[in-house]
Amino acid sequence: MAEYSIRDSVAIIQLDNAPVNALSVAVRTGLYDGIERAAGDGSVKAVVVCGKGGNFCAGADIKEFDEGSKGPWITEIGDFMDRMRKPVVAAIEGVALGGGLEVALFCHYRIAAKNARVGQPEVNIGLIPGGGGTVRLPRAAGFKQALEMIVTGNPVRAERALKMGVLDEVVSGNILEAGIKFALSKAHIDTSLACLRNRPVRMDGLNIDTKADAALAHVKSKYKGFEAPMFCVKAVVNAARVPYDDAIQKEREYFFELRTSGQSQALRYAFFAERQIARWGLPGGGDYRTARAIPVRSVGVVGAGTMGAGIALCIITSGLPCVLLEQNQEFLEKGVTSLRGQLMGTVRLGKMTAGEAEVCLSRLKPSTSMEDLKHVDMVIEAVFEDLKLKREVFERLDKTCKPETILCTNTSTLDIDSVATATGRPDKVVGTHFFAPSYLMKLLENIYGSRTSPETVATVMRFGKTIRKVPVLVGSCTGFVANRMLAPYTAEAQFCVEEGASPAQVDSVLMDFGMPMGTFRVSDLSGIDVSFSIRREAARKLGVTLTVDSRYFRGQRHCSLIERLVEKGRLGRKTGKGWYKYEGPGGTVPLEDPDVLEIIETHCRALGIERRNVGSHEIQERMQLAMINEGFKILEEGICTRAEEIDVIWLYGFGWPRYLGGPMFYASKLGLKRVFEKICTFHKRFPHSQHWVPSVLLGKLSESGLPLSKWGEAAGTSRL
Ligand SMILES: CC/C=C\CC(=O)SCCNC(=O)CCNC(=O)[C@H](O)C(C)(C)COP(=O)(O)OP(=O)(O)OC[C@H]1O[C@@H](n2cnc3c(N)ncnc32)[C@H](O)[C@@H]1OP(=O)(O)O
Repeated sequence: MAEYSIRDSVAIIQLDNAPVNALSVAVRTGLYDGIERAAGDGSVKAVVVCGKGGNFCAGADIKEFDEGSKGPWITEIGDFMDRMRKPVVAAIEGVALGGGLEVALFCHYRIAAKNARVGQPEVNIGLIPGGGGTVRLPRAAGFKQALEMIVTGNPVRAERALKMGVLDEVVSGNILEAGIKFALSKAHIDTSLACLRNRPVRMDGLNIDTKADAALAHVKSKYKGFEAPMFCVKAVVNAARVPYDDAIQKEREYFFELRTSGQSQALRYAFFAERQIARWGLPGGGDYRTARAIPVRSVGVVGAGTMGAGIALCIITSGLPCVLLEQNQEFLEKGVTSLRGQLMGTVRLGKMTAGEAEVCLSRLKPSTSMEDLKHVDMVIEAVFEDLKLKREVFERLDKTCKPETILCTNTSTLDIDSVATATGRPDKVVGTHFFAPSYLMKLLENIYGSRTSPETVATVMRFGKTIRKVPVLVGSCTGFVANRMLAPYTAEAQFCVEEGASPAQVDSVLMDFGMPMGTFRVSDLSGIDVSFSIRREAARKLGVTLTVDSRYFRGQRHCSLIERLVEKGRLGRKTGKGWYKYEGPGGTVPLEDPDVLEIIETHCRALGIERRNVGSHEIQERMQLAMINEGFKILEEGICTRAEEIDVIWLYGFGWPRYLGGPMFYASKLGLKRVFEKICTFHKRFPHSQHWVPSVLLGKLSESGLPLSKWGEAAGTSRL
């Protein structure tokens, strides 16, 4: 809704829809009614539109998008304002985004508090601004700057918006008082002079034809696969070419076309999924509503290898001091050099100044003495993935650190309890699984053990946000969520290669689907020897020796091509050859290698595997369905409590195309009945792959027709 009041002959319309005053039907109706009332009230000289609770407005209410269009549209409210003879002033604090900024652009004037940010982020949810933004922002800010804001979706701060011409004044102090004062100062000025409708699009000397082609080409390559950025360009270009009303009409057509598109649905889903993951609960009780995070003012990182150095870098760049610990000076120096190198990389990319980088480095305390961890609030252990070693480190940490210190293990495979029991504080032990490269990858899988306390979980969840990661809480199991789902996905890729596909073919199927990289290129990048030693270690623990001829491992189908590549010294990019051979500058360009194809052929001949033509559709289906089936098992076991958690993990851990929501959302769009039937078919066809045993939950859901948001509840794993 919108609250209406009058002060000093100024009508005040306050948008009111906590927490961000999104433009619901009620808010739009309240705004329209308020404007109409002020227009008809002879005692009112001017109008101020503002927001309640510290924000102007975050745009259309995204939750209402699936309900169709009801109530007045923003442009109808705007048309009314355009005809008003009394000045309407937008008094902005907090955010004016999307439809919020569009409302402001319909006002005759815009003032903002210093803390304010304005922007058109619709592109992030697969839309273009649909309330006049593509037509009015270029009239205020000029074609080039408006296009940039609309295509990137990035908001700008008040001072910059003022320079751009989006705002008329930036004020300090009470925004409403300033708005009233400003409105009264304009009460006698002809409003048509301030109306953006009456101004041309500012081209600032640019030629629209040349600019249009260049912008389309740029956007096409930069936002590969995304539909909305192209529409943003088309709408803004159109606004520069045709009269105002025609441009508004076209913008509306584009907006509605996109609103019902699969991409926008997926992107809206991803927006809310990211917010859902903050709502965690533990099986033993305790959740985000009741658990209090312990303040983290300093952190220690044990292990200055690539992972540890990257984690330390995340910490110091987020403003926290960090002790980086290594066992000896040589390893420590190596770690610090690697950290410095990554930091300077960000300076070279213009993301940080050299001065800011120095400030970050001043927060780092390299050390070889565990005593330096005595007073830190949290320690993240990032030593080699070996249980015995990790337990030794935890035993020492437990003795050294103050009793309140939270001890985190950066593990991708180990059971949290088996590490926690090395200490006398298992309630303060938790897994924090960073993804390589740890400074860049946004995902942080936080893993609770059976005795991890709600306070410890609350602390690592908040810490994740502090260091600008996307923290997702999951239960403990082999591979947790990300790697557990990745296992059948990569296994199927290798089986497809054994059966007749080439690594390059598999990778191009994945890239065409929208993944940032194919699985074989990823394997080359991270090192084939890494997967090799993980497999060898797992086999060793079971008393099995894996050889190049192993077709089965614990009764399961096994592809030993990795063993063959390692045998030939093909460890990946670092050796210049792996699944591909690498050429070009710095040996970074992957080329299909006839030698690899020969290795595959020989391997298949030796094992009597008959090769055939494996089609792209089959590759995609097998890799994705195997991994989706695992996702349902994860839900079924309560390792995750919501499908949204799995999707966020894939979006941020593996770069699943955001415009496809995530694997679980993708499954919901394919239809669970179809997904289940396909998985059953694959299970019959490949009985020696455990990952094709259909998930019981999936079977149940395939009959139920329940929406994705209810899958966790149906699994009985929801804890809230
Ligand atoms: C009529 C056609 C014209 C225009 C089309 C549009 O306007 S489309 C909408 C364009 N606007 C956006 O995309 C803004 C999206 N929101 C944000 O970027 C951030 O939420 C924001 C406003 C910067 C606040 O960020 P913050 O980190 O402070 O909070 P959080 O993101 O957790 O949001 C708080 C809760 O508000 C809900 N919410 C935010 N924006 C909207 C919205 N536009 N519609 C509906 N709900 C919104 C968000 O989901 C959070 O709710 P919660 O229940 O806590 O999950």
